[in-house]
Amino acid sequence: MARIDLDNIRHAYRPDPQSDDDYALKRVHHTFVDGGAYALLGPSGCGKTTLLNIISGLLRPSEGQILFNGNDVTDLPTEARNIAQVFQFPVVYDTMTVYENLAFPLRNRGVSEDIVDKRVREIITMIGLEERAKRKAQGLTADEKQKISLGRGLARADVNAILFDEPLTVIDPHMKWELRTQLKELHRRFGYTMVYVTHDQTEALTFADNVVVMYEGEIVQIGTPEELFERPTHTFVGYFIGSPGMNLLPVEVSGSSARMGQTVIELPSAPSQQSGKLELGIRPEFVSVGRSGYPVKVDKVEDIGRRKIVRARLEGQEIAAIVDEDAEIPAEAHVSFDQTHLNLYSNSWRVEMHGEAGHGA
Ligand SMILES: Nc1ncnc2c1ncn2[C@@H]1O[C@H](COP(=O)(O)OP(=O)(O)OP(=O)(O)O)[C@@H](O)[C@H]1O
Repeated sequence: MARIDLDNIRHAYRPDPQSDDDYALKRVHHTFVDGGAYALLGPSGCGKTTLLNIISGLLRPSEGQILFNGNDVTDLPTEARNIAQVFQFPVVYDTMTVYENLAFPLRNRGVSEDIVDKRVREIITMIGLEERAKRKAQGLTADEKQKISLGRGLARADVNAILFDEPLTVIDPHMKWELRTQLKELHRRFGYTMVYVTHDQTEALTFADNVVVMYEGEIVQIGTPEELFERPTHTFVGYFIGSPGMNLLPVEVSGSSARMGQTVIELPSAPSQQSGKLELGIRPEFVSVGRSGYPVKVDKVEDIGRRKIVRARLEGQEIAAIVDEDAEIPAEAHVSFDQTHLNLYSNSWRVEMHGEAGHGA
């Protein structure tokens, strides 16, 4: 497996890019460590597939270099990069059996038949197609064919990396969960370098140790699921991760106090920066509803199983709180915030609070 360095990569599909807006990838400078499991997460059009295609060699970046284990592969074609790829839709040989499809990448590399057999049996079990081993791929469902594609991607242990582009789109929801869990287990056992593109936060958060969040052609944060939840470095991460996403309140700051209209919210300490467009971020999980705090007008309460989402207005601004299902919502409702989970953003980027070394944008 390999360490993959993306060295100041930029990519524009148009031939004469003038400004940052003309770049599908504005600037990506990042290392995927050897054996790491990464998810590239972001909304449609943010540049995930572009980045994956640059890693695989399907696309040459307009600027920058790609290194596999320190060797420049920027000009190498896909075949010369020794990677496995699994795409959104199945790529299988219809006239081959399930077994032969899975054996293909190994036989192609001259692997001995006893090793091929051992590996193929292992993978067939993992994807749950033991019963179908001798069946031709033709005639199998799209779901089964995609499992074969997934299995083929995992067959060889000597690849530099395995790249997945939304591989579970056609798989049914229950099997999705099972395959994700197995991918994670395989990663733990074999230490593959894996890069997994998805726009689905659940998929990213359950698969990856490190989630790379992309927004408008840039990486806005790389972190563990906990870090993305606790300390989103960009308002987009706050909004995109979590359900509902982070509350963002426009504020003015003076010292360690944030003011929104008549409401003054005490911050844990004075922020290191107080200029630009300032927003206070607090996740709904850290907003309490009760009789004390800041007065709000409750718009509606949604039942989400064992918890409820309270949607209210504070100084006219929408705010959501997640509370227990049996929590009382008083007629004169107030909200209060867990101060340790307050985040301040200036022009969308998180600002460090004094005494908060090593964190923030
Ligand atoms: N072949 C192409 N020619 C021109 N523009 C393209 C091409 N492929 C992608 N783009 C543009 O580049 C930007 C990034 O697209 P990309 O497909 O990488 O995003 P994505 O995050 O993978 O989205 P999706 O989840 O919808 O696939 C988008 O604005 C898209 O319209």
